[in-house]
Amino acid sequence: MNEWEETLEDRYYDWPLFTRILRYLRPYGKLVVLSVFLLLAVSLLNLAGPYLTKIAIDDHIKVGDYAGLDRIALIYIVVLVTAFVCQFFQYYTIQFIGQRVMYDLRTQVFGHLHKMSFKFFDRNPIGKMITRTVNDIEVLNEMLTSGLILVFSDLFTLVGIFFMLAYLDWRLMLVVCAVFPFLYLATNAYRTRARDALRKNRAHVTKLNTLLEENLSGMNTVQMFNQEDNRYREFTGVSRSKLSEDLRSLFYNSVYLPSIDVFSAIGMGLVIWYGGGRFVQNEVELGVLVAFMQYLHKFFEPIRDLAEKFNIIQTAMASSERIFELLDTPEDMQNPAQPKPLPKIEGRVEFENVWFAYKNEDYVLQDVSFALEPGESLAIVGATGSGKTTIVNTLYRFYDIQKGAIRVDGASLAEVDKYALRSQMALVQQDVFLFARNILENIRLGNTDLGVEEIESIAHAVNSHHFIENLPHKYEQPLMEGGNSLSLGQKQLLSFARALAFNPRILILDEATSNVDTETEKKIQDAMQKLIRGRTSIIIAHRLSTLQHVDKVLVLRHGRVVEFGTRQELIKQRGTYYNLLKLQSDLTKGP
Ligand SMILES: Nc1ncnc2c1ncn2[C@@H]1O[C@H](COP(=O)(O)OP(=O)(O)OP(=O)(O)O)[C@@H](O)[C@H]1O
Repeated sequence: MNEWEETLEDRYYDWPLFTRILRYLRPYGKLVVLSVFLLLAVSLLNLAGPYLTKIAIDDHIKVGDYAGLDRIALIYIVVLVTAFVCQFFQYYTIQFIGQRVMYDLRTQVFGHLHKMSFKFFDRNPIGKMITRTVNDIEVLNEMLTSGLILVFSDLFTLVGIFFMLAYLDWRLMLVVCAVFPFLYLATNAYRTRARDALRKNRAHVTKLNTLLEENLSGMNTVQMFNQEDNRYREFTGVSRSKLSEDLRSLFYNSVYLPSIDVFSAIGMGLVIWYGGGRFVQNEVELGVLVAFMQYLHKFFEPIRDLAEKFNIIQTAMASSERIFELLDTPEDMQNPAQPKPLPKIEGRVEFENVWFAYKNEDYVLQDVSFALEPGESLAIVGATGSGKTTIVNTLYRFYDIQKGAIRVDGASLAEVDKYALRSQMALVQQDVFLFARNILENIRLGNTDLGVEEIESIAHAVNSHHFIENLPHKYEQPLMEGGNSLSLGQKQLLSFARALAFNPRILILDEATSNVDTETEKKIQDAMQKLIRGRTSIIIAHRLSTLQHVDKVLVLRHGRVVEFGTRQELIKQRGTYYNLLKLQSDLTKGP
């Protein structure tokens, strides 16, 4: 099995899984009972038709009793209308229940995903999560609405017909039974093959979603490196495999479904041959023969559906297993049971002998210690991969550290409410994520306490107002997902406004000034000065010229602190920071 394939074992008998699915029906218990009741009523009413035909022929037509025939016709119409009404309500209630359960599950999965840590998302591709939240839940719905309950009604109908056949003429029934072994073999062969095709189909859907998500979010890179053809080939490869599996399923359906008609015809033939002979010998009534044939016809309808429905159930069991697996993945970065409240913090930050690894013992931060007083600003300097962003990730508690302690205002991060902590921090990254809403909502991020005027003055403070005013719809300007309609510098300024709107006590700027033109950089620099004033700030930047106003500098090498102090102190030391500074100023001077 490759990484995309999903298991689809025989799971009809996985009772715990089954009861767990049924638990989602509990809030709609009364409706479920009503639906089952209506379904049984429809099955019973459907059984009445052929029997009424028998009475009409044998008791009324044969003896010329027209008044009796009218009565039977009337009963027949009443039965039909009642069956129609019952069927309507049954269909509506079961679909209603299915939609509600899907809604409940979708929101539960979505909510759960938001509790997952970065570690979880490092391991699970987004396309897979989309498949869980959308496709798998859809499959489960199919099982609830058209699989599970209808299987019971089909089985009920089959048993009912069987009894009616035996009641009408047991000898005739035994003759018809001759086709059953062949029917069983055909159904079984179809079911196992169709199940295999379904399993592959599910794996392909997951892979297609993952590829699609990857390509759409990485479209820039794809086009930049002329990867369109490669990616197209990869996508069409999977798509073709899915097509061939779908065609295989189609082939099985095309063989199986008409084969049921053949068995039905053979059964009918046997009835005409054997029953007709007995009718000629006056051993059986004509009405019985006609009713028998009608029942037999009805008998093959549920059989045709049953194999398909069993597969639906099986796929849904596998889907639900995956959904529950996701829901059961514990929140690995849980808040402590009794988190220390974190009222308005002053902003003291302390790292004490911090050790951290993303994986196993592969330590990215090694014995990192430093402290910042409230309102102080710190620049973290170091080569690519030295662990600068990792310091931010651990301070935000996106990941838990393995050894040491990180404290904010003296409280260890492991003890405080992480939501309260994050609500007093703001992070501005180089890659700014903007939601598909308008500018105003992207700055305010749901904080409705902030009025439009306040947002405008915040934008003013961080030099964003000017460009927003120049947009066609100003603050109402809708942004595409990812904010692609804005330039990099504009996005950066907007994210400054967002950070200021948050009014954080601790502010982190991660490479916030790279990749913009000199004029925008000046604006960003100016905004940055305003933003960090009075707040504890951590700034990560490769260009040291942008860090002239910071109080302290920390130099990292391979995850270890090699220098920490004020700029002047580090310059005096003539160590790494001094050399970097010299190197960069030589570079800017040019040859
Ligand atoms: N999610 C992750 N899972 C595993 N390893 C990671 C993860 N993120 C970063 N790393 C590794 O941790 C190390 C430090 O990464 P980090 O992003 O902190 O470096 P950085 O100093 O910020 O680099 P840059 O200046 O390039 O942004 C790198 O070796 C990187 O490969």
